[in-house]
Amino acid sequence: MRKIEHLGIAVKDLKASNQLFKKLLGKEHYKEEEVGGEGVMTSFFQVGETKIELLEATRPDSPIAKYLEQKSEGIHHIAFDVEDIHAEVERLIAEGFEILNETPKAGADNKLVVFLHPKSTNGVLVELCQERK
Ligand SMILES: CC[C@H](C(=O)O)C(=O)SCCNC(=O)CCNC(=O)[C@H](O)C(C)(C)COP(=O)(O)OP(=O)(O)OC[C@H]1O[C@@H](n2cnc3c(N)ncnc32)[C@H](O)[C@@H]1OP(=O)(O)O
Ligand SMILES: [Co+2]
Repeated sequence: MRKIEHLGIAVKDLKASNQLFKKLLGKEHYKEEEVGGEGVMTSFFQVGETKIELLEATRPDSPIAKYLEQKSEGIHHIAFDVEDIHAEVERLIAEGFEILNETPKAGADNKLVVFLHPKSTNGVLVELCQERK
């Protein structure tokens, strides 16, 4: 794990949350990007070497929609930047972590991503991100 790539925050209204985080961080988001496979619209703010990723559900069956049915808005996941996502998956499986998708899938911001089940990580949803070459 090289650094925290982003903190994912589940929000109900991306437009309103973009304005809120613009006030909080004193800067605009640098992009919005839909990830169809996850049923989310994302918005990214750069904060030093890490990012804030705001996530709004675009479909009722989105993980974000389900999360917001059960919990209030807030930190949804922590993402780590990794050099070699396949090697990290192998390492973490050997360490006994439950990987939700062993085959990396397309993420936002030009990443390949994998998720670990929160029950393996003290209740924190963890995402691994590798820059797509
Ligand atoms: C990839 C695009 C973008 C990017 O960065 O590029 C994203 O980050 S997209 C983010 C949205 N996508 C995902 O979250 C994919 C991975 N998530 C999942 O597969 C599910 O959400 C899962 C498995 C974490 C939970 O699924 P589900 O809610 O259907 O399962 P349960 O209801 O059985 O919950 C099991 C257990 O997990 C707890 N839970 C659920 N969500 C979270 C969370 N975000 N953080 C921590 N814990 C979570 C839930 O409360 C249950 O706990 P329990 O004690 O058993 O009640
Ligand atoms: Co994410």
